[in-house]
Amino acid sequence: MTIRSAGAQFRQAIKANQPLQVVGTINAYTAMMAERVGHQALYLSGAGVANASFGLPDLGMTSLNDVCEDIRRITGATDLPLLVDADTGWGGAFNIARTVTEMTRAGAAGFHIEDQVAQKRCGHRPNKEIVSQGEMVDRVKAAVDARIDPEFFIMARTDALQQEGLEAAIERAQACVDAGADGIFAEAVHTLEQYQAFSDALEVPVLANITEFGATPLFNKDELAQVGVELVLYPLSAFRAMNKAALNVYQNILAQGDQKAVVEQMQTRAELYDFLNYHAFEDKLDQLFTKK
Ligand SMILES: C[C@](O)(C(=O)O)[C@H](CC(=O)O)C(=O)O
Ligand SMILES: [Mg+2]
Repeated sequence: MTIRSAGAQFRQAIKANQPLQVVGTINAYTAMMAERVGHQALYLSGAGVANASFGLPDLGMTSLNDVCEDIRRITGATDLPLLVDADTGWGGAFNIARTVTEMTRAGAAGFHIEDQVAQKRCGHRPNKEIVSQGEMVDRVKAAVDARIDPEFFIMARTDALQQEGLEAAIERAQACVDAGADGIFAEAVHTLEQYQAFSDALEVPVLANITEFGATPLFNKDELAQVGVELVLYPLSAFRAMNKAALNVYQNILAQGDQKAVVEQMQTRAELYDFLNYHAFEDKLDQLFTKK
């Protein structure tokens, strides 16, 4: 059996699925569930790492090592390719190079690096600031140059639409492709026509970030496919649902003195064990060790 690199697997998944849905999994267990139900690609959100792993807002406060720890946990638990949010790459050319090599070693299939200033914000918030096109192109060049797996997928994200408009954002995206980017993450797009303009202008796959409560309507994957989008991202959908469910449980336990009213909403022990392959582990124990 040939072991294919995570990057190669991700490229294959893009070719095989039109468009490829990429679902956010903020930890190893949710990644296992996404894999089991049939997803083909996973995503580790920068906001997810900040919010879920550290209780911090998505304002560029987490480090490369913080993200790599979560990458290792997820890639250790599933066989699916993982696309990772590298924010602004954590510094200059050599920092970006380390981001590529460390994420590859941690098992990531690819990353996206964006053109916001280091003091970044969520892409769907007002008042974002971006670096010059030249500086963004340098970020992409540094990433491309640092690849240790030739198939590691380097996606350039542009946040330019908000400040500079469609034409400038597309021009920037094109410059990133010329510098070697394998795909373009068009951030905070408002309409299908805008996606069409990106995909018409670019030879590489375009990603649509369908994050809830943001600037982009919740377009269906078929609508997006029709305008040439090849990847559809759901970065925090499961996380948001999990949060609401957890909050409800905590409030109920406090208010009722027990959890009876919310047990219905819980995944059962049997279901949990099934996803974890728990019984196979127990059988292994029985095989390996004699019963006392
Ligand atoms: C995709 C994103 O970069 C993320 O970190 O998941 C966020 C998602 C969000 O805040 O909804 C972004 O779009 O900036
Ligand atoms: Mg992010």
